[in-house]
Amino acid sequence: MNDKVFTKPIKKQFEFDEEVAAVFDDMLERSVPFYKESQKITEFFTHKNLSENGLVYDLGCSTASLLLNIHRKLEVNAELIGLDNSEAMLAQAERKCEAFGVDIEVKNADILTYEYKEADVFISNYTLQFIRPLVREELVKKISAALKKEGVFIFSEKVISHSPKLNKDLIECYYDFKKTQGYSEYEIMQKREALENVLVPYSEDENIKMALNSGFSHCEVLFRWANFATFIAVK
Ligand SMILES: C[S@@+](CC[C@H](N)C(=O)[O-])C[C@H]1O[C@@H](n2cnc3c(N)ncnc32)[C@H](O)[C@@H]1O
Ligand SMILES: O=C(O)C(=O)C[C@]1(C(=O)O)C=C[C@@H](O)C=C1
Repeated sequence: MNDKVFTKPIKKQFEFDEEVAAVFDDMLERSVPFYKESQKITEFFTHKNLSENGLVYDLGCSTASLLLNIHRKLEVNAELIGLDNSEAMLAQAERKCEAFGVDIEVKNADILTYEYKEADVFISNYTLQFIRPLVREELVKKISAALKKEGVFIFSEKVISHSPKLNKDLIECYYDFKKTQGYSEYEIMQKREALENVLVPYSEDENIKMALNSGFSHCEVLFRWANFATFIAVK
């Protein structure tokens, strides 16, 4: 289904509710520059770091698109667990897993309080930015603590620049991208307002510092387009 969520006047802040979940795959493909590429690179580094009988968590798995792709190319026996706290997203995820006849566990859970088992890989694409800054680093510490030695955390985020001029231009560049994806100026501005104080992005440096502060020995960018980046952190 096509994303038309912001064609009408908004009445509330952005939420991962039924209206958003119903069009979410289209929304992401049209709102995240090189979304498919960032998925592919996430899949590649997941497979590289997954051992026999290993475990992968996808935090904020939404409709399970990424886990389904990972499952398709699995070469080892592994457990895939997706966590999300939106019932509407999980309903879409379950529908897709069932349609593909795939055994992926998707659970309704708060990623901040969930008790993680030891895992090879953690993924969290475009989700940390929705976690309150006050507790974001705590979550990354929890992830690092649950990873095996040399395990990896792959995460993607919208990023800001601390150079005011560059930041303004990055935002303009991104809005140009959204226009090429068929979003009107009105939809872009409505969504911008709805995301205010809900999506709180860090800079590339702040994300790397957060990972290094949280028990990771190394963190770098795997892919970046203007204000969107995919990171890998190694325990
Ligand atoms: C932008 S979406 C993630 C997109 C998805 N990872 C992808 O690449 O297609 C963010 C997701 O995180 C979920 N989420 C936000 N806060 C959460 C929390 N505290 N616990 C669990 N899920 C959360 C939302 O419900 C939403 O589905
Ligand atoms: O459309 C925007 O303005 C966005 O910031 C894109 C973005 C994201 O970065 O996560 C915001 C919310 C939706 O979950 C999908 C994509």
